[in-house]
Amino acid sequence: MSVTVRVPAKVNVQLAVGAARPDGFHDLANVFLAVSLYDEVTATPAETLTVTCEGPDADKVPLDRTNLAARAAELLAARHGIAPGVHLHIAKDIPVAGGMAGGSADGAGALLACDALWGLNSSRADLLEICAELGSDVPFSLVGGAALGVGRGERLTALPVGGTFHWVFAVADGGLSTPAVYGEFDRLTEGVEVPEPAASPVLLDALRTGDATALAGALANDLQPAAVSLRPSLAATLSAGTEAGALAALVSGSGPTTAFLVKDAEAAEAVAAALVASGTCRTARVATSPAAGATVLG
Ligand SMILES: C[C@@](CO)(OP(=O)(O)O)[C@H](O)COP(=O)(O)OP(=O)(O)OC[C@H]1O[C@@H](n2ccc(N)nc2=O)[C@H](O)[C@@H]1O
Ligand SMILES: Nc1ncnc2c1ncn2[C@@H]1O[C@H](COP(=O)(O)OP(=O)(O)O)[C@@H](O)[C@H]1O
Repeated sequence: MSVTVRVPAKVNVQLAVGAARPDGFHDLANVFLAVSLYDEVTATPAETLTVTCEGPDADKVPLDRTNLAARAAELLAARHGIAPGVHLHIAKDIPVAGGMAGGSADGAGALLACDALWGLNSSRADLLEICAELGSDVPFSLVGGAALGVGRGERLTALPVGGTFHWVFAVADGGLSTPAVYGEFDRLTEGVEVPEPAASPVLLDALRTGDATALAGALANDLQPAAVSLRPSLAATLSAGTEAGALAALVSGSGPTTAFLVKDAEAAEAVAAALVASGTCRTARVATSPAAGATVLG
C-alpha cells in the first residue's frame, strides 16, 4: 500500500519584510497565494528512510536526510516514537530553488502522506507545528488557498479569494539561495529605517473581490531589489513580460522565478510564448490561483 499527496507551489502577492531579528530571521507580512503547479509525494512502506525524485529538475534535489520530505518523515516518526521506515518518491514539477516553495511543498506532502500511511491521524494543529519546525513556508504548503503569514511567515490566517487569477511564471536558469537574498536585503537596507511589515488593505480587498487589475496595482515584494541585485538579468525578464501585455510583474519570493499576473487564460498563453521568445528565461509555465493545499489523492 502507498499514499500519494499532491501539493501546490506558491507566489507571494505581497512580501513585506521587517528588519533582521536577533535570531537571524525577519518578521514578515507574507501574503501567500497557492498556484496550480504541483509536486506529488508518494510514501511506501520500506525498511529504512529513502528518497527518490523524478522530473526535469530532479538532479538539483538532494536525496539525503537534508531533503525536506525526509526531514518531515523523521520528525513525525520521532514524535510518535516509531522508526521512519518509508520510501518517499517525489514527482517534481515545481522549479527548484525558484522562490516557489517546492522544497516546502515536499515537506508538507511527505508529512501528510506518512501520517496517513502510518495511521497516525494527527490533528491539523500537530501537523502545522511540525510544518513550522521544518521551515517558515511549510505551513502554507499544507493549507494552500491564500493566507497571511506573520512572524517568520509560519503563523497563518486564511484569506478569502473571490475569483480565479491567471499567472505566467518565467523559470530562470539556476536558483537563488533564500538566506543569500535575505542577506542582500540586509545589505541594501543598512542604515535605513525598515518599517514594521504590514499587509496592504488594498491588496487584501483585491484578493477578496477577485479583481485582477486591482491586485496587479498592489503586488509588492520587498525582496525584489535584493533578488535583482544578485541576478541583474531578472530586470530584462520582468520587462519582457510587461511588454508582452502582463498586468504586472514581480519576482516570486526570493526568486529567481518571476511571476506575471495576466487578464485571462488566453493572455497567459500569449505572455508565456513572448517570454520564451525573448530568450530571457529558461521556460515559462502557465498556472491559476488559488489552488488547494496538500491533498491525499485517490
Ligand atoms: C522568501 C520566502 C517567501 O515566502 O520563500 P522563498 O521565496 O524562498 O520560497 C520565505 O520567507 C522563505 O521561507 P523558507 O524557505 O521556508 O525559509 P526557512 O527555511 O525558514 O529559512 C531559511 C533562511 O531564510 C532566512 N529567512 C527565512 C524566513 C524569514 N522570515 N526570515 C529569514 O531571514 C533565514 O536566513 C533562514 O535561515
Ligand atoms: N524536496 C526538496 N525539493 C527541492 N529542494 C529541496 C528539497 N529539500 C531540500 N531542498 C533544498 O532546498 C533548496 C531550496 O529549494 P526550494 O524549496 O525548491 O526553493 P525556494 O526556497 O526558493 O522556494 C534547494 O536548493 C535544495 O538544496
